[in-house]
Formats: sequence, C-alpha cells, structure tokens
Amino acid sequence: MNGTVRLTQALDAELVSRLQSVSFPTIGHFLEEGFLDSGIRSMLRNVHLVGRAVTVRVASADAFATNRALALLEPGDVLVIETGHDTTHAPVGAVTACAAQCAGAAGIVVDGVVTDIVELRGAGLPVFARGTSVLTAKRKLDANSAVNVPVLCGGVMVNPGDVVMADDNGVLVLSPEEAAAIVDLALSTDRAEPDILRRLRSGEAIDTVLPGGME
Ligand SMILES: O=C([O-])CC(=O)C(=O)O
Ligand SMILES: [Mg+2]
Repeated sequence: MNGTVRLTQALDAELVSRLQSVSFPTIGHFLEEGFLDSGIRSMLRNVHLVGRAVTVRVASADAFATNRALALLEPGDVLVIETGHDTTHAPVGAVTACAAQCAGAAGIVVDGVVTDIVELRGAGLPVFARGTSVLTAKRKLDANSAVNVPVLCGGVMVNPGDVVMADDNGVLVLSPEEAAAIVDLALSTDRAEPDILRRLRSGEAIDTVLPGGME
C-alpha cells in the first residue's frame, strides 16, 4: 500500500469561499478539461460543495484502503475514490460516510457504486457515484491500493490537493491554480445572468440578448 501521506497544503480559504459562490456549470462554458464522466451523479439532492481532494485507489474491493484514506480526511476535504472501473463492489456506505462526516469532510466522489443508500440520504453528506449496489468492498488488503496518489476518476486524473467542485449537475476537478484562474470570470458571468433572464422574460430575442453566443 503506497502513498499514506497526509496532505500538508490547505486550499486557500479565500479561493474556496469564492468558488462556493460560483454556479459550476458556468465554468463549463469556459473549460473543457476536469469534468468527470456524467455517469457520476449526486446521490442526494440540492448539494453544492467545494473541497480539497484526498485520493484513494481501491484495488480489488480492498475496504482497508478506503479506511486508510478516511483516517487522513480533514475538515472540508472530499474523498475521491478510484475503483479500477469496478461498478459492482461498493466502497462507500453508511459506516464509511459516517467516518467521513465525523472528520468534517465536504463529500465523497466514487468512480463506482455506493451502498446503504437510504442511510446515505439520511446522513446528508454529499456522495457522488455511478449508482448503488448491495455487494460491498471486503476486509482484505491489496498491495495495488494506494492513498493520496493521482487517481483516475470519471476519466479525469485527480491529484491529491486538487479542488473538487460538485453539485447536482456533476463533478469538476481543477488544480488550485486552474481554479484560481477561472473564478473571477465565472463570478462575473454569474452576476450577468439574472439580467439576461430578465431581458428574455420581458420579450427580448435571444440573438439580441446574446449576440455573441452564450458566454
Ligand atoms: O464497508 C463498505 O465497503 C461499505 C459499507 O457498507 C459501509 O461503509 O457501511
Ligand atoms: Mg454498510
């Protein structure tokens, strides 16, 4: 088991605060990279989070790998789980989510399935996954598991310490530098949108309101 290193670099609190105000699909107007496969969806409704990625590669349904990653979570972190495209064994359920929530995590993203869905809904921790399963991970070790290493999640390479942004639309992961470079543009675009909607509702034509396109 590699990479059990605790992250030392916190995300800039000001950046996190600004990103929390952003409508994440606005970033989708400007960027092409960092968007997780749309099959990874929120398992809860009305969620919106920004957090630092703590990563784990779970090999062959190794539940201990997830537990090691859970032990590294700090307030505001998002646990990002690579499963090697395993959509059968759920590495996350009531107990895992409870541990993450008790550590103050902002959420969990799994490139795979979760279990205990009723309990997850009740707990309220934002969890993103491809669906649900009754079959779970197992209490066994696999040497190919690793914590806080780059992981492939929904087709995106997620590095420990990246910025995870997720809501009911899906999940986006950027480096802190990429997030800082886009946040002002996203916020100013969001600020312009209420007026666009008002003008459309008042009867103006779309090609008058948005002559150059949607951005
Ligand atoms: O143990 C697992 O793999 C998932 C689970 O059921 C839980 O976290 O409660
Ligand atoms: Mg369980």
